[in-house]
Amino acid sequence: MHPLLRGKRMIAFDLDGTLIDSVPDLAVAVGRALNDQGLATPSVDKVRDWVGNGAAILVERALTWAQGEAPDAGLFDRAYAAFLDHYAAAPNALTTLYPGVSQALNALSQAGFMLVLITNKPKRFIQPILDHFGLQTYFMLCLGGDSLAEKKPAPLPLLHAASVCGVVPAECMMVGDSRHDIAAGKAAGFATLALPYGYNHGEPIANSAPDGVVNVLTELLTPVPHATRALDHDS
Ligand SMILES: O=C(O)COP(=O)(O)O
Ligand SMILES: [Mg+2]
Repeated sequence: MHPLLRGKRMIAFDLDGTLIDSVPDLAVAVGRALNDQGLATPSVDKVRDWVGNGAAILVERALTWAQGEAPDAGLFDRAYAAFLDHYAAAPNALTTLYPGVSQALNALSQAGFMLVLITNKPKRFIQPILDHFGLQTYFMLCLGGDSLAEKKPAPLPLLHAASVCGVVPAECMMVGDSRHDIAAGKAAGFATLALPYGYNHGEPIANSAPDGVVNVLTELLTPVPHATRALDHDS
């Protein structure tokens, strides 16, 4: 196992940009929501840089880009409702799992770690996506951006998950792709592990100084060298 997992009992995973590459579907839903209001379609690259603070902020950023100024409350409400409808209609059409995700979740849960999911995405989307990819069974608890009074970068969802799992922060690790995951992890007293392939507003995740970085989640499962395994079997 990765050295950061020593002494850990609970691992909290971010969803978008960490387990799933969801931006293609998010971009379609944002584009349709803006088109419904007579506004232009943003590129997938723009949408990628707007993801991270939940769906409402994503829609607000998109409207601000399309109009050159912040939206009024009426426009925001219409576009946000449209976004939720469009995304709910097709949350998995273009979304893919990142390499190594199923293998890592399976091995970590087999190894006895308690796994939880903490996303800023609205909670109504979590189950359809996890079900689609066959990941639902791995998580003891799933929290969305609207599950509690505060979302990442606030530590509240992480501390709530630790309390539900009956562990202290020193026994927990937060795994994510964005500065909000790393900030929430540090504020909660969790170890922090970053993936560099996700969505971080166009910035390198190293700027957030996580405790570790891995390129794929299977790097969490450092294999036991053959020689040691043979010795273990002999003893
Ligand atoms: O919905 C978002 O903005 C990001 O979601 P995440 O917390 O799973 O990365
Ligand atoms: Mg993320």
